[in-house]
This record gives sequence, C-alpha cells and structure tokens, in this order.
Amino acid sequence: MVEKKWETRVGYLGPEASFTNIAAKNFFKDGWLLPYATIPECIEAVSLGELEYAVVPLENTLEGTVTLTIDYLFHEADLSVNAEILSPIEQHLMVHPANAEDWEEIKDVYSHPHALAQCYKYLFYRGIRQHQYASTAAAAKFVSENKELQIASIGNRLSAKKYGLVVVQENIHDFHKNHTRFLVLSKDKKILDHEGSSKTPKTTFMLTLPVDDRSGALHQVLSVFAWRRLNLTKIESRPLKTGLGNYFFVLDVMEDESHPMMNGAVEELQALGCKVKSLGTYYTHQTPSSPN
Ligand SMILES: O=C(O)C(=O)Cc1ccccc1
Repeated sequence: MVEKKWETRVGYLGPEASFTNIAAKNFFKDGWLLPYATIPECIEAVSLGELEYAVVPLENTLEGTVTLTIDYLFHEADLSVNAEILSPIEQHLMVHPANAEDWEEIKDVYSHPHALAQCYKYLFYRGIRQHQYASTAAAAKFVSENKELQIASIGNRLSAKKYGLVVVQENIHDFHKNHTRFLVLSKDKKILDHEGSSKTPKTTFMLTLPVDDRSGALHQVLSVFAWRRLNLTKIESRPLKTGLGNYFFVLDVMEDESHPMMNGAVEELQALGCKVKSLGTYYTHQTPSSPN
C-alpha cells in the first residue's frame, strides 16, 4: 500500500459503507480513512499511535449507549473526545439479489446489535431470528458472500450498493427519530472545529463515587453542578466490574472545562472523595442522512 504521509490517519468501525464510515467521511473530508473490524481495535490503534483519530459509535436514540465504547474508554484507554458527530439513521432490510424474490421467506437476519435493536418490533412480529455482527456493513458483506444461506442484513443504502445487495424493505426501524452519536477520539485534548459545528461546548466526565458508600453521595455530585447552573445533558451508570453495586458514572455537561465554574465543580467533586476524569470539551457536528 502506498503510504499517504500528508493525510490525517482516521480509523473507524468498518468495513467501508458502515454508518460510522459515513459519519467519519462527512467529518474528515480529506482524511485517510482506515477501517477496523471492532471498536476496541480502532480505539487501541489511536492509543498505539497508529492513527491520529478514531471515529466510533457512542449512543443511539432508540437503543442508548454503545456499552462497548463507553466501557473500553473507561477501563482500557486514555483518550480524549475532540468532536461528536450526530447522524440521522435509517435502517433497511437487504438481501442477496438471488434471494430478492423470496425475501419474505427469510428467517435469519444479521447486523450490529444496535441496528437489530432499532428494528426489534419489525423482526419480532415476523419471527425473524437475530444474529449479531461487528457492524452493519460487515453483516452486509457476509450476506453478499453467502447467498445459499438465504439470510438478510440490516443497514444503510450505501452498504447495499457497496456489497451488491438489494433493499427489500425500507425504514424498518421502530421509531422515526433515530439518530446516532459518534465520537472523534485522539490522544490529545483539543476541540476539532468543523465548518457547521455547533460551537456550543460540551464536556464529558467519568467519575466514581467516594468509597465509603455514604448515603446521598450521588445527590451531592448532582448538587455540585446544580448550584453552579451547569447543565447536565446526560448521566449514566455503568458497572465498575469490581462487584455488584459498584458503578462509574458518565456525565455530559454543556460547558467548556476551562470555565471557572467547571474548575470549581471538579475541585468540589474531588473534595467529596470522587475520582473525576474529563474526556475533554468538544463541539457537535450534524451530518445529513446517509447517502444513497
Ligand atoms: O457503523 C455501523 O454500521 C455500525 O454497525 C454501528 C452502528 C449501528 C447502528 C447505528 C449506527 C451505527
């Protein structure tokens, strides 16, 4: 492969034509985009210095957090968020052209767990079995290579085109307001400003509560933000993996981490006995719906 030294190396959850690929292409118009088979491999490539940036899915309106991403960022990696990309998501059912006529007979469908979950009602009422794949595009590729299995995949129109599949049912996601939030990650704390980005700073914190298990600890954490009028747009708990009842929290705050109120909030949280880590401040970039 010819090395394109002058370009920014950007990894994404691949293969080509995944939703993540479309989001990454929209944000890094001149980047050298490199597909990775899994989210951890993509994140790891940034940690190892093989890539400057990784683009990975974080959260979806219908199915919530991509736990693999958030858990890997907490437990395994030390990266910062430089931007978030919001993309409208439409899920289509696609099959190999050889199975297009009898597509209604198909009983097995492959896709990323979040894509399957976004179409839960559609699949459930038709008695279709779900099979998880690392990404929607990887599932489309698998379907294209296995026409004798009479299977379908769920994903975007570009992946159908790329892997030679036929869309047999459009927009099968259960709710219409379907968006996915992708993160742009790197080793450095910085805001990647993009033409058309929101310019509204958002900061993501990860924190653990004091170890003494005192009652009202989470209430104290929330009040640190509340009295400073720092607006939280998300709080989520995830297992610390050290025992039942032990969690870390992810908080999104609509402010720049260098703001004096944010410095004060972090200091107060530490004084309460919390361990706090900021993943950095970033802007939001919205993309149009998936290309055809
Ligand atoms: O990028 C993809 O294609 C993925 O499989 C992750 C995903 C799944 C569902 C919606 C958006 C991204």
